[in-house]
Amino acid sequence: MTINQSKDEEQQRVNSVAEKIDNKIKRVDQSIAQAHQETHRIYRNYGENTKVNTFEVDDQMETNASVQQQKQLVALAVENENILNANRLKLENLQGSPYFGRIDIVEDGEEDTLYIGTSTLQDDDGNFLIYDWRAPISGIYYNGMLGKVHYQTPNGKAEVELKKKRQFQIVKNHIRNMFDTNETVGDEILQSVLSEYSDEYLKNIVATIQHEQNVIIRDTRSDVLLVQGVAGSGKTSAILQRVAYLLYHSRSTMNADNIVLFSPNKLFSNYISEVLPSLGERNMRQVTLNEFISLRLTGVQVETLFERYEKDERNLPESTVKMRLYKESGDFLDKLAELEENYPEHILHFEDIIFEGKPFFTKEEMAEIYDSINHAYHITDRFLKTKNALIKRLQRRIHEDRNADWVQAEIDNLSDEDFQQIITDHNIEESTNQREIIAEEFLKERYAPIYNALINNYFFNPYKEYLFLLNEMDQGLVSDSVWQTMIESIDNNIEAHKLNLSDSIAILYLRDIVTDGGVNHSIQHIFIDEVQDYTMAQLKYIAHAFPNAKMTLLGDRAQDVLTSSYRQKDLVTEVNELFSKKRINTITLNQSYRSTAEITNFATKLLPNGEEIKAFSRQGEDPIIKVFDDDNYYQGLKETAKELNKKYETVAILTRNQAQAEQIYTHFSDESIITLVDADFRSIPKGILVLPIYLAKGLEFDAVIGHDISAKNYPDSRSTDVLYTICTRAMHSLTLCIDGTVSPLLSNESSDLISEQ
Ligand SMILES: Nc1ncnc2c1ncn2[C@@H]1O[C@H](COP(=O)(O)OP(=O)(O)OP(=O)(O)O)[C@@H](O)[C@H]1O
Repeated sequence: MTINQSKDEEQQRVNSVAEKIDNKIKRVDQSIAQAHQETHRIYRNYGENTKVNTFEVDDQMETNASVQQQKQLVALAVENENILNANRLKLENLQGSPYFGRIDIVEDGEEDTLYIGTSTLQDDDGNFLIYDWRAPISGIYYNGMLGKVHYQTPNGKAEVELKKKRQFQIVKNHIRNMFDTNETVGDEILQSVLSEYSDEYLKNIVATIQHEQNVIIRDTRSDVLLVQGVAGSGKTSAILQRVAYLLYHSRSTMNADNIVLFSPNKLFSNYISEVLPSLGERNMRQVTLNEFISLRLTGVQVETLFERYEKDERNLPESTVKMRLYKESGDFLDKLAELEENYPEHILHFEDIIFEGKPFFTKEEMAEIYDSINHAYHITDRFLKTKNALIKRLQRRIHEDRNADWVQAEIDNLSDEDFQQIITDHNIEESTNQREIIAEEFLKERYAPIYNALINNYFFNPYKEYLFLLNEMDQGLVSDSVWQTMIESIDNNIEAHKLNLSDSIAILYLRDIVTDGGVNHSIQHIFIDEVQDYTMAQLKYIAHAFPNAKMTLLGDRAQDVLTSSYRQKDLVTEVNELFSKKRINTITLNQSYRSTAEITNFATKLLPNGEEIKAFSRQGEDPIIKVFDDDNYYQGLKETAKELNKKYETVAILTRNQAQAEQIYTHFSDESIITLVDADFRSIPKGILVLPIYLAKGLEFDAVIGHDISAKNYPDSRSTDVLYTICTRAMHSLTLCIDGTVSPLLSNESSDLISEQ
């Protein structure tokens, strides 16, 4: 059969599947409309039922039961609608491009042909028209070469013979490309996908997942999966495909709420938000490191990584570097815990619990209880015993105060309704001491803030405790006076409700180990993108906060924009040391997909070990280095951006820091053609943008202009990571503009690329 004949046949099959999908969508729409009506009807009923007389106790109980029943009905109806909507989304995703792969296999002597797409589709007789890409048998498509291959089934490994592997590119139900291949995914289709222009959102890569990416996506064994991947190697894409894969395989025990992704910034969260829905899945929870810390340390303003980077750019004395490196190590957290245990005589720093303007429990009272508990116990046990003793004292107070005159007077003043409400809320039966029980319940409500303060450990002051331990620490890094100055500066910051990044993690950890808190057992997977921005102390804390979670860490040591000014150790080595007791798997991705070969090759020359990076064979234009003299720099930059914008929808001018971005923006201010992007932006507009590099982390643009890559702005190798990250954000076009003398970092680049303006 010629390839054209088979293309005709394949096209007919696409047409027939497309028709079935359309019909299914119509039917699902009808079911959704019906389900919606049903939910509406139940809601109405629910509203009417809750209006029933609630005054008489008997009626009240009857109403309660009926309300419970109605609530369940509403929940069921809503769930039914959700399932139907999820089904519709899956069908919508298949519409226009129902599948991308086909495998022909022989299993136990029987031939079979399977088509692979983003989700499973069966016809009305239960025959599989499309297999989900995550089904065990679909693994063959991504992994297997023709011949004998294996795949995992619930009963163990199965062997089949793979006779044919075919790839499709189907657009609007029309086969645009079709290839038979022996590779994972042949280059032709990948070429075509990669030559497209950038979009506001990252796309799923399900049709073109590469072999080494597939290993990341399907790894279910490792406790810690560490990926060192060069810029544009598909780390972020692999994370999202992996989330979809894990959700499919643990459907009954895990949902999207059991997964947390630590993302670099808000722009990034929006940028990746379409991938999982396009695979028929809900997005996982997302949080930036700063949000995560701030949620746990309410009431203090924690410095962001970006703020710190901006400060670091100005000055970073050697002693600061030493102290910071120490405080950012995993060992520092261990040291705090060890010190705490080494001082049994020391009394924790407690705080008064203030109620209605007066101390209800004083710190002296707490200290006395704490001190009275056997010093041989662990700090955590002593703390918990103190807490329990305080809760008991509160209960005793409630019991004692119930007959107090002021309580009785308050109860007398309660309206009938409020009185009745207490009875129903607490199911208080009629009896001789009913009034006393009511008084106790009334007091419990009144003293609830005290109880909350106890339960939430607000009576422990981790800030002061931390300062105490720092004072006790035998550090040997810097002189005592420098160390003391550092402690005083933290103290002053705390007074002003501010905290720097390294101290915040230490304080959180200290609070958790003393109070036995801060741990979330329900999270099963943690993903951290741009892990090179994280310190080992932060990773250790995250692992401690989510003890049941497997971790997937993805980063690039060469894109260490935020900490390269002082960090010395290699990311992969550090992470391997930190998690040496866990099952850790380190994977390296060297193939870059984002940029044209010209841009990737240009960027790799900036790095000392750049030769290991492989460019994808997509050809484009050479990068351009434009040198201006001082007088016409901004004019030249402006003209360059405008010119590029005629060809490319997004042109990003990337700077070292916020101040430079603002400066450029001012020079453009006579024309409203440029957007200054800041940390609060949630999406990336089209047109000419200007932003500091740290906000562009993880993102990509059709055309990039690097701002002022001069010897003054990029003087030495400490700026390599920043420049490398800037260059690798470009997909199709890269221009570096220079005000004055060219940076020495560009000395390896060919002089043909440089043009004096
Ligand atoms: N297998 C693939 N098929 C198609 N496109 C791919 C594939 N892998 C990566 N890409 C594309 O390459 C680009 C870079 O991918 P991604 O952002 O996931 O890389 P990254 O490693 O996270 O990059 P960086 O570290 O530089 O931010 C994206 O446009 C992505 O769609």
